[in-house]
Amino acid sequence: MPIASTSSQLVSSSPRVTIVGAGKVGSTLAQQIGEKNLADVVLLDEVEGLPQGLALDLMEAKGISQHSRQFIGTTNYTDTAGSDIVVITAGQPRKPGMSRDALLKTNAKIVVETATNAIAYSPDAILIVVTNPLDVMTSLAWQATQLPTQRVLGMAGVLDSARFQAFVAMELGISIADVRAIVLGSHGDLMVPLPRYSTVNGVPITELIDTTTIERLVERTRKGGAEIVELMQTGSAYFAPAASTLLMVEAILLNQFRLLPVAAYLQGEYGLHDIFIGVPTLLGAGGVEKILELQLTDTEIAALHLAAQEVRQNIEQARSLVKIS
Ligand SMILES: NC(=O)C1=CN([C@@H]2O[C@H](COP(=O)(O)OP(=O)(O)OC[C@H]3O[C@@H](n4cnc5c(N)ncnc54)[C@H](O)[C@@H]3O)[C@@H](O)[C@H]2O)C=CC1
Ligand SMILES: O=C([O-])CC(=O)C(=O)O
Repeated sequence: MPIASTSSQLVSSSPRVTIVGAGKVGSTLAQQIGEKNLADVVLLDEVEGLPQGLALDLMEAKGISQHSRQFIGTTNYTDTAGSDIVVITAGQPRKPGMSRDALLKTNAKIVVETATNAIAYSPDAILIVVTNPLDVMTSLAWQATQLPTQRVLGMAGVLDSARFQAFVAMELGISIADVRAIVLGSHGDLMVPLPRYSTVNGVPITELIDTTTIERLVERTRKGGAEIVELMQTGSAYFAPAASTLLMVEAILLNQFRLLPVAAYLQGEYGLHDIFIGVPTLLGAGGVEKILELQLTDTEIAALHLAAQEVRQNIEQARSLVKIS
């Protein structure tokens, strides 16, 4: 007997994630969200045809990937309405030789415009910013949307920690499953990897690896993004960045209270005020449910404050470039 389909049967009550920017990071994240069967995904881009084509491609892969989520590709923000999470990946990636901060001028306008438009249609959403320079763009997106601070997050710490984790596992020749690493601070050369809090099955790596080697791994982590940009020559990393964003999306949608380092708004924690920067947080359905204050050494605190100082300077520069009403 034929099975009739009515339009009401096609209406989904699934959670909805909008990804603004259907480029490398955005489209990879869309695929990962579908394959984890987490949410319907709306992919939005300014390039007509690109998000629609990608969404169709993803819909055609569903039968093989065996999940039941929908993908919509669009250039129209009305299609994003009612999203639970909005992820901003719109903007340019850097080219070899560029710093992330060199993207500030181009990406500031894009982030303010896209975040404002998306949140206008999804005022209850949690906003995750991915576009670089990350800490500054997260701050601009918050200022532009006026969302409560706990609902605005920047993705960087999960990625930087994942890289540190990978380098530690490679160095020791052990399973990455046993390695945990944590990186705080800004998403740039001044990021603050914390070897004391990075472990192999609970054993601090400072007990397992000598200081010089740790310093080399820390330095490789700090330059992890640039290493890939130099290798690829066109664009920047996207598999690990998408996977890192996926972890945050999952923690929020499933209210997991995962302890993850994200760029969150500080109001006195670590001696810092009114700034988005990478710190350990508990992520749940409300966004940043709690900021954890680790005991840091004077050197670690000084490194965090130095990173914050640079972010502040760049925010000032960005604010002179874009109008935020
Ligand atoms: N926070 C992090 O750890 C990471 C950040 N990034 C950053 O994420 C951003 C995206 O990277 P990719 O996906 O590799 O770049 P991409 O160039 O592949 O994709 C960017 C997309 O944004 C779209 N776009 C630009 N302006 C737009 C607008 N006004 N409205 C809608 N769409 C717009 C473009 O058409 C393009 O499809 C870059 O700024 C990159 O530096 C990338 C990796 C890691
Ligand atoms: O390096 C870049 O420009 C992209 C990025 O933020 C990363 O991969 O960490």
